[in-house]
Amino acid sequence: MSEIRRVVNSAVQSFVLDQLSLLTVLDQLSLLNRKAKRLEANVTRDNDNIVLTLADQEQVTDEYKGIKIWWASKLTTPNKQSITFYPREDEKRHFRLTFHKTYRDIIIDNYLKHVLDEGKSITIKERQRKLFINNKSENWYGYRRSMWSHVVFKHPATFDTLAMDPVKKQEIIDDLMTFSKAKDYYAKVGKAWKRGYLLYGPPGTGKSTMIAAMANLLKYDIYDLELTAVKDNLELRKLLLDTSGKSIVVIEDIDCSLDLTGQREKKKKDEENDPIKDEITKKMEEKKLSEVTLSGLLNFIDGLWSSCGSERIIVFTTNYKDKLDPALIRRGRMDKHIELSYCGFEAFKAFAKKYLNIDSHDLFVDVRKLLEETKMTPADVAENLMPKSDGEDKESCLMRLVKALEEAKEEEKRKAEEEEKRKVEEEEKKEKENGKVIKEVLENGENVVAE
Ligand SMILES: Nc1ncnc2c1ncn2[C@@H]1O[C@H](COP(=O)(O)OP(=O)(O)OP(=O)(O)O)[C@@H](O)[C@H]1O
Repeated sequence: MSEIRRVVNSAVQSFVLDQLSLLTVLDQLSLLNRKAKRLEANVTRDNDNIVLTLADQEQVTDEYKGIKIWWASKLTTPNKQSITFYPREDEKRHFRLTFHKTYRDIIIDNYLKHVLDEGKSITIKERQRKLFINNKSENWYGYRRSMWSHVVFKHPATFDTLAMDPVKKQEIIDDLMTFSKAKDYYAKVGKAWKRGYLLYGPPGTGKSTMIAAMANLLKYDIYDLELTAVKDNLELRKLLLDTSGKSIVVIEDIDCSLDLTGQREKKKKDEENDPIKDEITKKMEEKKLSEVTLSGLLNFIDGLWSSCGSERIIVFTTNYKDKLDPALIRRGRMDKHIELSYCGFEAFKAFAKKYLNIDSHDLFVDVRKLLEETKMTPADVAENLMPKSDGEDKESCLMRLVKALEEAKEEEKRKAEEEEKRKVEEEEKKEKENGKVIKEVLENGENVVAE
């Protein structure tokens, strides 16, 4: 018996790995093996995630490319009987990995890397994601500066729930997925691993919803940057340096956040000429204005420090793309421009499926025609389509939408007529004024001749 044990012992190679890295390895491995009944581990709950742990002396078997590997956990407690003046050493935990010695190279070169990589991706998938916002807080010296604070990010929006043209949607998903896997590619071409998205369109067309869907798809954190709360370019740079990788930095309504179109200068000049505003009020208002400039923002996007930390997405949203400085949104800064517009028939069908669980209905024909004739945001379509009580049937939801679309069409028609009338009146007024001027000139001319 002892001979057999000796033979077996010599045939296997054991490795006691560094405690810290192995703790991670094992935590991750235990997650990987959550389906494995043989783990016989203690099961606890951390929020929505199941966490499996390995007790002392417990063993877990893993298989990699047909190779069997045994993991064992061992707890070493310090000898409590000895008397010492020095602080006692804490308990030490280590893990023993056992496998056949022929596989030593594969295990060390490939298997451990595989476990760590898998573990990392599980950790990212399972971790609680955060929504950061910047607000002004006072430090010890009473100096107010913008700092990040966060809440847990739990938004239900996904690309599945986002109603839009499926082809366009798939294109965006592919773009995001390609980006998230392109670490080596970006390194090869010598570019910082970041990508800019400009989402533009009228209010209520799903820009914020898309950002949440992006974060949920990639499992990234969100940094919602309020530019008006940032004192100057220096503070902006500091905030950026405080963000982590695997994140989306969002500046919503970029056209309203800052005067980036040269309007600020004009505003200041107007105020300077205002005699009523006294000097103190002006100074106080000036202090409140953020001094972040267009060049500061451009540097924020693609300056040298923007590459500190990688795998970052920057998203700007705006209702008015044309208002933005072209330098801000040129490709390379905002690599992909995505228009979110009024609800089309494809987006409506997605809502109908989601809210009413139907793919077709007689009223779809009416809805399609009305959507082509009038503009309604996805937010309004969703609101009209959503059942208002438990028992409300699909038909009455669709009827409500049809009615709302008809009303919107009428309203648009009325507004167009009013606009037309206003233009005609303006033309008439101009013509009248021109006629008056001509008459006056003619009369004056006659007078001159008479003199
Ligand atoms: N394409 C869409 N798919 C699903 N829901 C949508 C869509 N567009 C809008 N909604 C719904 O409408 C509401 C408003 O959408 P959201 O805030 O994303 O619009 P927005 O374009 O960001 O508006 P704003 O420009 O005013 O910030 C949300 O509750 C969202 O659920």
